[in-house]
Amino acid sequence: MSLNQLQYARDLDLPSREAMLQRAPSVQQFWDNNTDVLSNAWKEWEDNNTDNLFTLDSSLIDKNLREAVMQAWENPSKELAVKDLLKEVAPDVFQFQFFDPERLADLRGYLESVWDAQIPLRPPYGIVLNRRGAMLDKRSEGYLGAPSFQAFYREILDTYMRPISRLLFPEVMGYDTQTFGFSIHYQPNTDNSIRPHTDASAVTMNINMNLPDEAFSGSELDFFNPTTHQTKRLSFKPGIAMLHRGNVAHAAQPITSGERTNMVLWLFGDHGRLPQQGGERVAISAQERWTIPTDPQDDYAPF
Ligand SMILES: O=C(O)CCC(=O)C(=O)O
Ligand SMILES: [Fe+2]
Repeated sequence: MSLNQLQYARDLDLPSREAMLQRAPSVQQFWDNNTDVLSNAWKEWEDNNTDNLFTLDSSLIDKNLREAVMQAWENPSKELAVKDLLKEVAPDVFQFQFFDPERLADLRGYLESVWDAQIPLRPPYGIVLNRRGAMLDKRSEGYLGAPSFQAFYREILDTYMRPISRLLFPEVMGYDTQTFGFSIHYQPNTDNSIRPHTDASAVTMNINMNLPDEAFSGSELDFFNPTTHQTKRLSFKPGIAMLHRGNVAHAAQPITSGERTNMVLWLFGDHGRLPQQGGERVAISAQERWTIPTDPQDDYAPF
């Protein structure tokens, strides 16, 4: 690796917001042409900053959740202690403390340093383009390629999200081999809401990263119940995760003051496969749930 990859990456001209929104071929070319440069730049950036970057590890995760999950990995028959921490707040929508609010400043500090690295990052442009968000999974162009972040991201998905999802929604088993993730940031005058939609995931875990003193108003998530036609409106608190099947329609209300920062994680099957709606439910054992699939990560990206 030549030592100036970081500078080279910083000097690249990012495609315009308009070109990104229009999915212009030049945008795809930009990321394709620079995949290796960007990956090397993230490594170089991390090597240069080992002394002043926060260490991302499981100590950022809520202690009760961490301990229950660790016990379940040691002895899957103890998984009910994990389930006891998950609260059903709308039909098939579960909420629980994921990050320790007191430690979120460290995670956010890390993400601020990532922003300050000035390495091109591809903002999420799924339904809308979220300007101050980033793609988190290696399958996505312009993803946050810092090796220490990637290790932490993988731990969240493999150690926590997948077995918890299987505990709540057994039919996702086998449709949870592939991972996807992005961060989003809302503020009143730019990106402030997201219209009703479903996710192209088997299951979604959406975690709030606001600091305890970062208040906001509005920006609730609405979950639509197709059977009762009722809407459940839910608010995030620092470190809280909401976990739901991808096919549950949801929307974010406009944020009216403050800012909200979230990390959104998806699981789906190889090549984007999703469980059949109303498909047959095969019982799976606790032993099977607390495992990590050996399927290689493919390069299918939903957006
Ligand atoms: O506003 C949120 O936290 C939800 C975002 C969302 O549903 C999505 O990006 O798919
Ligand atoms: Fe969504």
